[in-house]
Amino acid sequence: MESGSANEVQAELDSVEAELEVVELQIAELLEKQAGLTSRRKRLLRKLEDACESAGPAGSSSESSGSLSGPAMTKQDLLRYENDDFPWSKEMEKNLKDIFRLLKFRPLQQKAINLSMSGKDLFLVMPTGRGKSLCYQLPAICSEGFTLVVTPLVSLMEDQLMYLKSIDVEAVTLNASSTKEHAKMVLAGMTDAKVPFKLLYVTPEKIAKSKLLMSRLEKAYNAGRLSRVAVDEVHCCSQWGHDFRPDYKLLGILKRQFPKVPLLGLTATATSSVLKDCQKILCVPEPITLTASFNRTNLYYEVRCKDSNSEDSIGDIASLIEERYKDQSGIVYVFSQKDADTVSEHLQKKGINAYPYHANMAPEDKSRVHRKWSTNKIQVVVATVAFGMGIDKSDVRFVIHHTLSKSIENYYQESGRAGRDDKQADCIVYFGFNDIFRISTMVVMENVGQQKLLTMVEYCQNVDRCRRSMMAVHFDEVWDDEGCNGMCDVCRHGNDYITVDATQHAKDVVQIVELASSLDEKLTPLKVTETWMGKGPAKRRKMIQTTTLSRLEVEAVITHLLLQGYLSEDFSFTPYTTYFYLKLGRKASLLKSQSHCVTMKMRRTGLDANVVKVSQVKTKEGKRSGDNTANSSVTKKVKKDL
Ligand SMILES: Nc1ncnc2c1ncn2[C@@H]1O[C@H](COP(=O)(O)OP(=O)(O)OP(=O)(O)O)[C@@H](O)[C@H]1O
Ligand SMILES: [Mg+2]
Ligand SMILES: [Zn+2]
Repeated sequence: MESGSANEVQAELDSVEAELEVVELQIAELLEKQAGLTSRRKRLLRKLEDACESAGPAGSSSESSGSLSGPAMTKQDLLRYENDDFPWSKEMEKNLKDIFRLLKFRPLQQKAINLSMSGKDLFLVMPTGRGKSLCYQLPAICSEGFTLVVTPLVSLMEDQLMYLKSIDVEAVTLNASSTKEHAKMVLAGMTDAKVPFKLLYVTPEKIAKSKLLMSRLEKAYNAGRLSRVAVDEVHCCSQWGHDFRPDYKLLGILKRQFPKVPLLGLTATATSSVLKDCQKILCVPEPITLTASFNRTNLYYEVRCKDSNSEDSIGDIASLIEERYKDQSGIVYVFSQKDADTVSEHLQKKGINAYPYHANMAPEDKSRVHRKWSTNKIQVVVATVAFGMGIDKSDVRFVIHHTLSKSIENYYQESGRAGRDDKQADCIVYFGFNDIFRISTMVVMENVGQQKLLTMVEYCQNVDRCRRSMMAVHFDEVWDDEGCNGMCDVCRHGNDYITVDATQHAKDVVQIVELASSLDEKLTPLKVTETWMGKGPAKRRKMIQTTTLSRLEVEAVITHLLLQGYLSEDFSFTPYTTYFYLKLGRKASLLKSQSHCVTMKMRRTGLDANVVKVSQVKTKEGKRSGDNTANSSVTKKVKKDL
């Protein structure tokens, strides 16, 4: 009797605790949603304010309405810097046309130049390839003395020097490989009454280590010849940024020693907290920050499903290149050096002029491939992410990811090498289940590496939100579906997806993982997939519920469970490698409750036969677009499998 009632109480307690957990999770989700909506409201209000303000002056381009901040100036004050009636304006325009051979400024360039010429300290955040360099090159030419440019990579420096030389702008560099004579010439030039160069490029190491350079800069400063300091890739200052460089931490010396010289920090990737950190590190008291919109309206974003167990995707890529991008320049990004070799070999076999590029190639081979591609002698570079910073080819018509990137930020950067000429270009990701775990084991030691990877996976798995809007969140911007103009596969497909009930699937998969853990076993994602599909040992098969879903569907369900927290990652390390296993996630216990329901969205196109397998919760009927190329490989695959 006594123990019976204790059991009852215990059971009730368990059920209350389970219910509480559900409520807590719901609260957490709602709070998250509230935070998202609040910040969205804030941004929209700001946008509205901007729109009302800029309704006045005629001809103000909507593209240039970047967000602005800076304690010392109001928005009204800042507007003035968009004008072209400054003492230097005529000369700037003339040089823009005559020296740089450019027709007009791009959004924010003129404003940035005017602010810097007015002696303001400035952070300029602009997407990659939008023309940040011009914002210090042009002022350098139109100012007395020289501009000091700090750049993280010698190769970036050399590209710039080559370019400046080709347009007859005097620029020099000081880096570890400079000869003694060259260094002497440069150091002497800095204090020359007639400085023989307009730009001096140095690495941060040089500033940190060369006392001689600092003392020359001091002299040049006192003689009024140091006109400006530009810190390129300024996010490298901050540990929170993704390319932290310890020597950038020491650059605060520049503003401390040369307080009157305006500083210009440039980056394509800093969030506001990274910028705050940079401001502190560089000792810039009150910089103005100009942020251009990151929305690249000329890029078409698409995700295609990739069968991890076959090389179909390479065939698909080859056909795309042959049919859609014939004779057009492009990049195929791959995960590893080995992939670079195999994929380029495959493409070559199909008669495509493709070459691999990866970090382990000899430097001269790398620059040969880069050069030939830049001059259109190679059509496609099949590259690892080593093919990155400093790639500046204007007519890249496609960037295809054979493997997803490790984060949305990385994807934005990599895909952003397409369409720099503002003409339409395509960015396509091949999304494969196994790739998730290959990357996962690689980023496991990185701060928030897993979290970032999962947001990239979410981007790929998504079928109902504009791809642009998913990216925008990472740049603290709002790009709505209207701003997309059908330039992503999701917008093109309209509401062509169904919401399915995956509760039973979730229970089945969780049971498999649970059973393994009770037997002290760890299951890789591949093992979970195969076990669920009934490919495990017969004894095990009897203890679990197997599925008749196709492999791609099984993978989609498991990915969904991982993203939703019903499953989570479990790593195991050996000195040689890292293994990835699946374990129960924080939400797994919720599946015990009868009322708990797991839903998931799936693209409808080509998946009609699914509807009989997964019970449909509700259908969102929408316009079916004429373009069905997106997800064509999943279509093909699923049909084959069914
Ligand atoms: N006003 C303009 N009109 C047309 N092209 C321009 C203009 N300004 C710059 N460009 C071109 O844009 C290209 C990219 O410029 P730049 O290298 O300065 O980009 P970036 O913003 O520094 O990018 P990254 O972040 O990759 O370093 C260059 O080829 C440059 O000539
Ligand atoms: Mg640059
Ligand atoms: Zn869209």
